[in-house]
Amino acid sequence: MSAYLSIENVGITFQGDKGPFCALRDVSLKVDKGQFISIIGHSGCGKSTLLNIVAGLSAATTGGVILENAEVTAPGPDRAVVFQNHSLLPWLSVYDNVRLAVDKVHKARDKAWRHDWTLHNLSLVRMEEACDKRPGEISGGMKQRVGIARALSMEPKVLLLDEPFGALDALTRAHLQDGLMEIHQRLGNTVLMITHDVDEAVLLSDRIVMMGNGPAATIARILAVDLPRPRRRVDLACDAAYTHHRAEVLRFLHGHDTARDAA
Ligand SMILES: Nc1ncnc2c1ncn2[C@@H]1O[C@H](COP(=O)(O)OP(=O)(O)OP(=O)(O)O)[C@@H](O)[C@H]1O
Repeated sequence: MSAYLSIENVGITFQGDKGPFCALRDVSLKVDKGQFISIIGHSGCGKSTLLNIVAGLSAATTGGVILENAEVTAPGPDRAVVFQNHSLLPWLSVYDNVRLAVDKVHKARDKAWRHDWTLHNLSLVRMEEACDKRPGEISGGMKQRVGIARALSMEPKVLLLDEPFGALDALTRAHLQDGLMEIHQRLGNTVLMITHDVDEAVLLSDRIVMMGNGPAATIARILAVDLPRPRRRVDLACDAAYTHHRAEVLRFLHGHDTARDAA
């Protein structure tokens, strides 16, 4: 059976001022429906480039991406992206920022349905109370929540998150991670998330994809995180399996990858 999302031998070479630069080479990954995948690796290794290729924002030079048996050739509502810095329209209210996406993607539905759906998605991220506020009147964490509501409202096949909580303080970040885990548990979304945060990766993911350094970066190792769900950060803090997974990722990032060293 073919995978829900399949990244197949993806490579990309940029044409720069100093000549061609191969950022990624032979990146292959198969993702099942409903899986939560984190991508971790040093700065500049090509994580965003890979996510952009899956989003259809950049074209691979070699290989390609197949989503539910169809090749990705352009951006589309079946792959919603949430970036580190919110991309809300500042002149629209919280409600209208989500409604805009709902109107675009769910054209065939009547107005009452689109209104209810907008509110439903805002309530998933607990932002229904702030419907009338503009982005300039809410906090960074709230803006990210609206961005997530907007992405979810499109009912994408894959949710692509590029360091969605990277610009937030630790406490807000923890709240949003818990919220995302709850949503994932409820809706069963297929998620690809870039993060630099080892705890975030272990807490949220089914698998952690660790990328080696560029140029010509590729996947160095994939760690399966088989911790039972639902997961609670407080319970996991002293959990032996959690600590083990965390140590594996830290070792990889800091150059002492036992699996790689043994190979
Ligand atoms: N449009 C482009 N033209 C030329 N080089 C590019 C382009 N986009 C990315 N690169 C290069 O490709 C490499 C990978 O960049 P990318 O932004 O994907 O890394 P990253 O792992 O997401 O980094 P970070 O963790 O710092 O966000 C870098 O060396 C970058 O300079």
